[in-house]
Amino acid sequence: MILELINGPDDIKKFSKQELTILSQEIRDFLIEKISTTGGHLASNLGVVELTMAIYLAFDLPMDKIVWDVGHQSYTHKILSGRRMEFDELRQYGGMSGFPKRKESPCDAFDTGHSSTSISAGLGLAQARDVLGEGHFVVSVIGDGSLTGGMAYEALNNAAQMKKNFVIILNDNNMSISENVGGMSTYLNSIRTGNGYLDLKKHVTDMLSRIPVIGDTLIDRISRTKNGIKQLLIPGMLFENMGITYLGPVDGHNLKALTRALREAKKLDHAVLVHVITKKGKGYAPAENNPSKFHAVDPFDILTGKSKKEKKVFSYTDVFSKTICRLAKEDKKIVAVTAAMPDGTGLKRFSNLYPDRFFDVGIAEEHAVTSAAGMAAGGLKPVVAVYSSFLQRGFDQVLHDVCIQNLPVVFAVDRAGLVGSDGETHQGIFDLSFLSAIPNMSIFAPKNDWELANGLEFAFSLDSPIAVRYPRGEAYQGLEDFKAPIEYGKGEIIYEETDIALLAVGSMVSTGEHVRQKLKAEGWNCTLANGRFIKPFDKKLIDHLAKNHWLIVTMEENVLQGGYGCLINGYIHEHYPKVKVLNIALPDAYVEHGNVSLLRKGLGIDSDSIIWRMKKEYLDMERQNREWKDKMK
Ligand SMILES: Cc1ncc(C[n+]2csc(CCOP(=O)(O)OP(=O)(O)O)c2C)c(N)n1
Ligand SMILES: CC(=O)[C@@H](O)[C@H](O)COP(=O)(O)O
Ligand SMILES: [Mg+2]
Repeated sequence: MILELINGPDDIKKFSKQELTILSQEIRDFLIEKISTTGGHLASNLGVVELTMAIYLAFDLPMDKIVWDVGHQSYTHKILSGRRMEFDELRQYGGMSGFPKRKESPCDAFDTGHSSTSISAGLGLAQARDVLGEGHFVVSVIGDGSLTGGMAYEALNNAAQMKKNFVIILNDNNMSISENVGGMSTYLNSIRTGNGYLDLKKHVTDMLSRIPVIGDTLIDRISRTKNGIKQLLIPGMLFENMGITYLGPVDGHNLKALTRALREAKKLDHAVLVHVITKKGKGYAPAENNPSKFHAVDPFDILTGKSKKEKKVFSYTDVFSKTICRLAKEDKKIVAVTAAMPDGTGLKRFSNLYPDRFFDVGIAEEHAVTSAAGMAAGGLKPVVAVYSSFLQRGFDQVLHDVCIQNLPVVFAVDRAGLVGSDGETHQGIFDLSFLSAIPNMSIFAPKNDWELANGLEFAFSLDSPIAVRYPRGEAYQGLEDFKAPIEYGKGEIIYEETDIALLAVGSMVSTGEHVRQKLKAEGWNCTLANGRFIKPFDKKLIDHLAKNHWLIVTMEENVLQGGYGCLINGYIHEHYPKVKVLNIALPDAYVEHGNVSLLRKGLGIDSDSIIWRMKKEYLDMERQNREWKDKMK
């Protein structure tokens, strides 16, 4: 097998044309086999096999720097740089990441995960090279979906000023996770199909022919120049007019054409964009036929393409999806906004039912938030459905455009908490902190499916901004008998005892219930309270807990800094200095990829770790009491 001879970045350069063709097939077979077992991002990776091989043939890694936008398509790059043997542990706890990581390999020039950063990062690497007087090449590889993100345009605008070589590869597969959207996508499509050129050519010819006397002469003269009217209307004119040389479109599955185009690109002394046309899912029929489904997959059966997951769970996303459609049926002012995630956020159903009230803005979270603010100012009731980690992009827009004006925008913050195998870049563990810092913002976290549906209904009745945050995966259906009506800023007591109070929000209420049950079996009696609102938190509830318990255990799936525990600490320390508080939250650190249960254990927020920490707190308290009594003797 040729693949087995690849142990480092230069190895691919040894092979003949025929061997390289065999290698591309071996890589595809390898990817399908491995991802069918571990899960991961399949379709995008199958699409860039030849492109990645061409990059390795045309450039010298790790000296030359390649930046992969999002990084979900970097698996062939991982194979060619010598990480083939690590694919059995792909995206697993302690195993290889699904994204480029500088700490993983010198061939990973820049860490990615969120979209549309590659041109900025690549430009920065090229500028560092030039200031330091180095001579290597820098290449940014960006997809057509990622080219809908605002950062990419800021970077292109800046790249146009480059006085040295900087290569941008546009990997255009005419897809984001779902169908790509917007004007740039239409423009690329016109280049891909050639229609834009033909239409424009006809348009210009018609226009010139209407100029009296000299019109026909002009057409004749231009037609006799080397490329005729094409010279005026080359594909990629938009980039050319900005000052970025456009090469392409190139067939992204033709290794020879790709390598030639990249070698041409290296010769230029400024920024150059190589437009490569690929097929998402290439070489595996189920993925070619349904690239959205095979964008990110759980383990699957190779023959049928069917998921091996035993049963499809009813997720919080499903609850959101159904509830928002029900609410929108009753209230015609409800509109929904997504930044390129109609499937992931569950808004697909809404888009089918209410296409005129649905807005997919591309991978543009900042714009999603501000356009929703505009809609709210215009009298609508927008919901922005967004993953927690991607909302980080829209922080200033939430603050500056929504909250200062106190506009009624509902943020449906999905994937809040640990998400698992995507790792550091995707964990939704900061939203409580960054949202709670913003005046006028309210934050609600449901304990179960019922509370999410009712919390959303409540959110639309509020005339100010509110975030409803819920985790990835299965919706908790326990504690279903506890349905205290949702009131603004009010929590609920689920079980009332004395001594110790477990005060949890969101996903941690179910963990709190496990802790309570386990400790009850050991003879401890704990109160279990559901905070519901992180902001404003329920002061009366905290007063009640503080007056009746010696220990309050706050529980959240968010970093401690600025989160729920921090807010409660401030209040208790000020008003009840003798009451102890134990904060169960995530540390001031990034959390790597892995199975969520393993991560929870490792981070000390699973029920056993919490019990251990509570017992330690109890022993400390007893020791302090003993020491105090001894002193008083
Ligand atoms: C800021 C941000 N928002 C959303 C996403 C989710 N996301 C990951 S890949 C992707 C589509 C990217 O499309 P494209 O760049 O064309 O790559 P392709 O998947 O087609 O290979 C999206 C929306 C993200 N990673 N980052
Ligand atoms: C690369 C990326 O950002 C998305 O593909 C993400 O991995 C999807 O995550 P979910 O599987 O949680 O929808
Ligand atoms: Mg794409």
